[in-house]
Amino acid sequence: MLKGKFDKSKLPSRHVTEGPARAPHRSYYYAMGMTEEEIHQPLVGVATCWNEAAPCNIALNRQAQSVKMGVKAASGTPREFTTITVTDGIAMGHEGMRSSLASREAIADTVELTMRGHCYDAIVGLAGCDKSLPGMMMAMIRLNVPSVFLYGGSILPGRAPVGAKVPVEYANRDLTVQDMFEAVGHQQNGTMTEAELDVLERVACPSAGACGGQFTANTMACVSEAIGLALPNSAGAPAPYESRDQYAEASGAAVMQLIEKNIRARDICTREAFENAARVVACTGGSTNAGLHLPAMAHEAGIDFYLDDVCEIFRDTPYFVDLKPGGQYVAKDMYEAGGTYVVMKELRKAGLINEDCMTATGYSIGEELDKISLEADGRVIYPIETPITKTGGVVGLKGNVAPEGAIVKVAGMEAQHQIFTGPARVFECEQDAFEAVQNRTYEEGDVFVIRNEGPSGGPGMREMLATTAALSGQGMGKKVALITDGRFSGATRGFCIGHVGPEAAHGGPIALLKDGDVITINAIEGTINVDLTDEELAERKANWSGPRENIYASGALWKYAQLVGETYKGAVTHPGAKAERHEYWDL
Ligand SMILES: CC(C)(O)[C@@H](O)C(=O)O
Ligand SMILES: [Mg+2]
Repeated sequence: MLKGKFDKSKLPSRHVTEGPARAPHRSYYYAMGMTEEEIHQPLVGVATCWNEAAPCNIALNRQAQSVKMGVKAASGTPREFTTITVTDGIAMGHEGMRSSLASREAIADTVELTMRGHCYDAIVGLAGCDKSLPGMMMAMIRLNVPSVFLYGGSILPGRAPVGAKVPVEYANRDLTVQDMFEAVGHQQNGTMTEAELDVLERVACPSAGACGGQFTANTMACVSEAIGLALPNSAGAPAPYESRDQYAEASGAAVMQLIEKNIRARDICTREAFENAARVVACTGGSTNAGLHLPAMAHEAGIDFYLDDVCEIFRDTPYFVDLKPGGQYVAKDMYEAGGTYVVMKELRKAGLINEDCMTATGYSIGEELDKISLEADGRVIYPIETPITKTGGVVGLKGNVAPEGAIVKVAGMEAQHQIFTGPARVFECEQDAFEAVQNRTYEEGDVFVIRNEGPSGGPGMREMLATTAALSGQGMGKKVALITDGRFSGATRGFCIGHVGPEAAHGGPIALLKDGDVITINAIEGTINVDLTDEELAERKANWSGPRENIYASGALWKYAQLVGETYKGAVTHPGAKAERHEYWDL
């Protein structure tokens, strides 16, 4: 039955809308007010992470309505659905954070199951927070259907009221949630009163949208454009801007074109596209979490693109976009300076972009870049010939502490602060470290070692902004170093090394460290070593008492701990799985 311009006999939704045996299925669609024409058009899942958990997600529902208009105008039938989120800003600093990375998998899985269960032909996915962006993109790549991603937009920057009593470094400048986490450190060491904290907490986050610096959500939003799943410039406008709705409508129209041309997520997300994405992370001083999310997304496409591969790209990418936390500006400034495509234009000048990669517009990255007339403004986006530093804002490390690798953000750090030697101060979990920070029971020069926080051993690989920001707020960001098998927020600054692998729960060397061991981290050379011989480490391993027992004896986090794979491969919950190319489409 061919009604309209799309041949349903070739689309997955034929299983739910065509032929006499599907009369019961159609009766459900009529129950929801759909017309005969709508039932026989392609069915497009419009997936959002809308909820009231956080400002990140609150504007997604509005934008989804515009996506639906775009789909309808192009002879498609949108079907909206939602999935969960866990918002790090609220999960931070307590047990709740263990649910964060696991939520990425839940988002990918629930979107996959909804799409499969109802045989939707294509997807437009909207997300606005750290894990929901990669989770949504993972589902698109896993299903390999025509897919368009749309970021929900960044939050607007906050500002202390004129004349309000706040510490001078908090007055007359843009504020983000990073400032609130660091304010906690100020309050702990007496450089901020509780009354000042109260003034700031009411103004730091003034609108809907995801955290405002080049933190994890904005980093992954840049990735969505650089990898080609999002329309050019669609990530830039802040969440409250109504101009976002035009991009939403265009995203709806674009997915219909992708159906027509049979362009699917894995035609876009090739190895070369992942390389483009990693370049953008490095040159913007993006979140270290990209070192997890890019391998996890690549895994969905059956591409081995591990932490090492990401770090290899970081190594020869100049850092030239001045964004917080390493630099000065917020996502709104980046948008006003032209956004991700202007950044990629600079990268192209140095031959650092794979131009042939396909995008959700149906045109290649190179063709899309040709349409961009704006040049680097020299303020937020520097010309690539005169970068802030010659190598990436994020670097990989390896050594006898981290044979499987580790990652650190060095954006904004002077070279002399990128080499650190000091005695280990070992903590068995993040809370213990936070307490030491709160009570100032640590010494300048210490190397904090926070272990048992890996994906499996945590479980959940907690992000540790509460601890790292408190250190920065105490003015100790450059005076101590911190290493962990857990991870960091995109807003973390200071010499903080995460993703140390193998994790303690798998018997990695981090499990064997003792107070006083001398650790040297050299981010210029990319090394992280403890002053112990192979024999000494082997002896400690032989006497090791084994992994700490999972504190969750049942439920989602127990299940997660059983399934999750290595950090350097993206900490996915189906580590050995093979990505079959046409599985969903051809069933
Ligand atoms: C709360 C933050 C700043 O959003 C953090 O979760 C991040 O990773 O960027
Ligand atoms: Mg985060």
